[in-house]
Amino acid sequence: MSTPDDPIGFGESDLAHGETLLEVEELTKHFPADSGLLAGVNLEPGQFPPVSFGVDQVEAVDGVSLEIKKGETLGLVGESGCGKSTLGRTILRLLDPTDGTIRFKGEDLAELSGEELRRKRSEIQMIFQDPQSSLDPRMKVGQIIEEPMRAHDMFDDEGREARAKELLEKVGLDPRHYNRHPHAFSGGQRQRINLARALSVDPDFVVCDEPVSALDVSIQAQVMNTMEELQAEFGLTYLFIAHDLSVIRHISDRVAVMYLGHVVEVAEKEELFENPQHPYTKALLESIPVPDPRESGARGVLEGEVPSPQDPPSGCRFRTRCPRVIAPEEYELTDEEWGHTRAFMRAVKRRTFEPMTAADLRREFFDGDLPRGGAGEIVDEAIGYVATDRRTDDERGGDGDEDGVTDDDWERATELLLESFAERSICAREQPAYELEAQHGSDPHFAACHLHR
Ligand SMILES: Nc1ncnc2c1ncn2[C@@H]1O[C@H](COP(=O)(O)OP(=O)(O)OP(=O)(O)O)[C@@H](O)[C@H]1O
Repeated sequence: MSTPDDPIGFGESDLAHGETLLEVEELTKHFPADSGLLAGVNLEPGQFPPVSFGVDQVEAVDGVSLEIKKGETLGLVGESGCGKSTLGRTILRLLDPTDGTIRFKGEDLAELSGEELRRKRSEIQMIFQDPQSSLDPRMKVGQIIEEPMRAHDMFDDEGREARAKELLEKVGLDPRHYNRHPHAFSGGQRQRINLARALSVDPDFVVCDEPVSALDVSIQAQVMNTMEELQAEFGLTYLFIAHDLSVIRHISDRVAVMYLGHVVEVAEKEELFENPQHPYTKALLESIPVPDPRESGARGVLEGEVPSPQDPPSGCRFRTRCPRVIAPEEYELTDEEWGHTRAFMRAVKRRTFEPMTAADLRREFFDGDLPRGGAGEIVDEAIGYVATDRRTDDERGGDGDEDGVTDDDWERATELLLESFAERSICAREQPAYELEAQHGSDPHFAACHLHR
């Protein structure tokens, strides 16, 4: 730890660059789905008593394993709500993990509490997205930066002031602004104050949660450049959370991609951007807006809604939106047959077509030929539900609209197809985890996708 005579300290750390600083294994954080008065009470009218107790869980982070090396920046990317912040906060023990280990310099943070945990907190810091709300407007910049040092009993008043001023300079601000209030600064400058504050206790590891997302693009690059300079100077390690791939590309050494509480791909940056191996990562990369708006069509490859983290899909969580779901083996479908069946299943599930005759459906979705064998029989049965000419109104229960196809019919067809095909795919039955050889760089490439089985 640094002394007042050496106010900044050059992070004389016990670990060499590139050694494992943090290792997270099977880390899980579930939240109770509802914290209201009746949380956990389920109404079950068919039973006596008609209530049961049991709390639905939001599986925000589920079985995540990651390694972060001393001196590197691991970028963590994924759509909003996929669990990035929850993972960052659980690693810092701002949230208690539901399960798993968080090994920091060999010590399991998940096991620490009280004073031991408080002391560790000086080694791990966090900066947040919104510099406006994370800086107390009543405090002066100097006090803001000194607060963590005071909390950890570091230095005397003079030492803290000297260190705060030096840090102001290090983050690209004028030390003479020590007595100003945060409102006098721009968004980018406020994020620099936050950085100085986080670095004041000489941490080894900083979790940066969307630190530049609220800033203009030109300011983003400047703040990231400063963060990189500070990283090199102090031997810092960053977990850098962002939803914006261009930010991730700027700052990361390695990248982890998250989807619905799972890490689905991890690779060195160049490998991830040039040789992505998970269909979700590919879809994310393809949906980066193209600079020329006339070149449309490069967007929007991710279809469907993200499922609820309260009831996530079995196996691969991305399978319900995945364009590459694997055919169930039992039917021995050709690629073409599976392609047709999947397209039909998806169209029925989303009700994207007007009901038509069975022959028209066969032509429209199967080029006239249903798959051979058992798969064909199932498809034919499903067609029976949504075709206009296969069942009488009485058979349907008589509440169909003009074309005779009822909501129940759509649901039966959907259920039959999903149960017979989607749920029998390896993608639904087993959680994928594969280590691949990388084409770029020397690190292994992790991809949670059964296409690599
Ligand atoms: N305290 C909480 N109680 C219940 N559910 C929560 C809580 N915090 C987060 N969640 C849920 O956990 C899931 C993951 O949220 P999280 O904020 O970690 O995602 P994120 O990827 O960081 O998204 P964003 O970028 O929008 O912040 C979401 O479904 C969210 O609604």
